Amino acid sequence: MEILTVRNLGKVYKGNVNYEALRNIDLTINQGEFVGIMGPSGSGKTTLLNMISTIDRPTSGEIRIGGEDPYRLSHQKLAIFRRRELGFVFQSFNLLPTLTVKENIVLPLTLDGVNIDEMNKRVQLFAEKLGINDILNKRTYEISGGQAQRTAVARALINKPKLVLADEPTGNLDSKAARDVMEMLEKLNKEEQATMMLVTHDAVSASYCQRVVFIKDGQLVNEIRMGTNRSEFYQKIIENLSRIGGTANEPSPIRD
Ligand SMILES: Nc1ncnc2c1ncn2[C@@H]1O[C@H](COP(=O)(O)OP(=O)(O)OP(=O)(O)O)[C@@H](O)[C@H]1O
Repeated sequence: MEILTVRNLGKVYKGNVNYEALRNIDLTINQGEFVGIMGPSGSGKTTLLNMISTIDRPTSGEIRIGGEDPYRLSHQKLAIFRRRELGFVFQSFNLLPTLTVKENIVLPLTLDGVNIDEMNKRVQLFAEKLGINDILNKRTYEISGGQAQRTAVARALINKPKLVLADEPTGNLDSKAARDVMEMLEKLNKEEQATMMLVTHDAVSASYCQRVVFIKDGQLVNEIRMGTNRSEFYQKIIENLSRIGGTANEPSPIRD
């Protein structure tokens, strides 16, 4: 089943000089897929993510999420759609510092009026899966970056959104914490059949995806799929990036 359908999408930033940031983008993400988007700086990754996350409007083309065109919804319905159908994980975690870890995680459920027993059940489930049981009552300034990102992942997934959108989720983490977070996302993708789209510069993070789509100068240029092993996939990602000017070749940090 298609969860995300992007057809002939275009974005022109208007200004003194108009800038065409995206052109003829076609992209489909099926239920349960984990897809990475990679490309050089300025290639249009954030623009694409902003269109899909309904933060910014496309100039042309169409986006459907779970069959719904979010841009046809009223302001109020769009806010509810975003909260229920989309989960967000950002580089900067975006947690509320005055709340505890648990309060941050349940925030989307609180806003939707889910009852306390159900809330506690879901927090337990995700806290266990993400290994953050022991920090649920801490404030967010008392936890590490890796723990903060795992908290953000729990918050993004707690209401079982149709699509989870992650923007450089490992950008602020050291390599060990980054690997942990990617392993968690991979696990949640498998166990919860969560559909995920990840924008990243980092080939190691992208190697946890099942499919990586490459963007250059506002157009999708290629896509590759994970085969049998992750270090081979990592090498293919690096090769593709080098070809489109994303990054230089480098030895694999992955040990299978
Ligand atoms: N609000 C804006 N107004 C005008 N041009 C913009 C705007 N936002 C982005 N752009 C331009 O659109 C292009 C794509 O930008 P975008 O941020 O999507 O790239 P990116 O691939 O996410 O880059 P990075 O990896 O550096 O974050 C860039 O050339 C950028 O300068």
